[in-house]
Amino acid sequence: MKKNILVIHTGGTISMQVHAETGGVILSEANPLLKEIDKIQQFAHITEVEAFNLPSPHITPQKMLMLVSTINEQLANQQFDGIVITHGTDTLEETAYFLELATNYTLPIVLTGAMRSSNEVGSDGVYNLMAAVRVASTDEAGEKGVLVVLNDEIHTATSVTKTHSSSVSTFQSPQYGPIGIVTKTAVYFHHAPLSRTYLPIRSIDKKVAMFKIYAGMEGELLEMIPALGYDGVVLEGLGQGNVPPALMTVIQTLLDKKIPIVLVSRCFNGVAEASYAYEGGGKMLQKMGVRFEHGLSGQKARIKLLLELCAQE
Ligand SMILES: NC(=O)C[C@H](N)C(=O)O
Repeated sequence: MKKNILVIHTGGTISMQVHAETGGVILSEANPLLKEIDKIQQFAHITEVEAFNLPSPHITPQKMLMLVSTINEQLANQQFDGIVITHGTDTLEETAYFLELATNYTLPIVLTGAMRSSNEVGSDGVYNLMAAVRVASTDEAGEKGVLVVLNDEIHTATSVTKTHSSSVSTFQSPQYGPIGIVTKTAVYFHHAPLSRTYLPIRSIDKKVAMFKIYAGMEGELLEMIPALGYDGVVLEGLGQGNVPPALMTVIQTLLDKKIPIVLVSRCFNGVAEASYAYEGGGKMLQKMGVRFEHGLSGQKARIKLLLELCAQE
């Protein structure tokens, strides 16, 4: 039996086209994806909603919270078996992880996008939408948290990241790999996430900054944090979670001011942990009160700290 799937559009390349004269990729008022839905109807009964039509660099945490409201309103009015959200790929992982934390539905919620716009040769939009609808239509996709489906792979919102600026195989889960695949005839899951965090929020009224740590970094930028009104900081530390010694004084000052500092590794793989005991090493940072966030990228750790701070209100 066909499932009832809600498709929420938010914009991105999947809803864009190449302008005939300029060659630039643009959003048009009439989302070209809306015309393509007939090709997907064979897999599920589709209800479409256009939440917004934005390039994903224009998506903010406020917009992500609006998306949560859209989902809540739709589910309050009608029974759906799964939800698919189309989104630009640049910040897709942040919206996916925001939804992972801010919702706790057991029905499948699947994000998808495209690397090639609707009128480009080899456009991957309709195909990815179809694959996402097929995944959202399976019972197995429920209770696995928010999922991301592109290029025939199923990833969790927690581990997926955009790894290539233009390749259609850009979405990868460096640490753990995909949790399933989509083939021509079926959807297969290989494993499932172990746990899920729920951080319900009503508004976004906190600010969290993020810095990639680099060799020779000085403390001046971090010193600006309290004056600029930031409520928390995420540091993408070196290696296993270390920083240059020049940052230690300002880190202590921020912690004394009760501004939480979360540390992740700037490495593509592995986790930040308190290993090194030299000046600026992870052991010293942990002793000072810096929090280590295991297995999250900087951008995901930033979303999590933001929601934690907003949830405390
Ligand atoms: N492939 C894409 O969707 C990239 C686009 N710049 C966006 O994120 O909106």
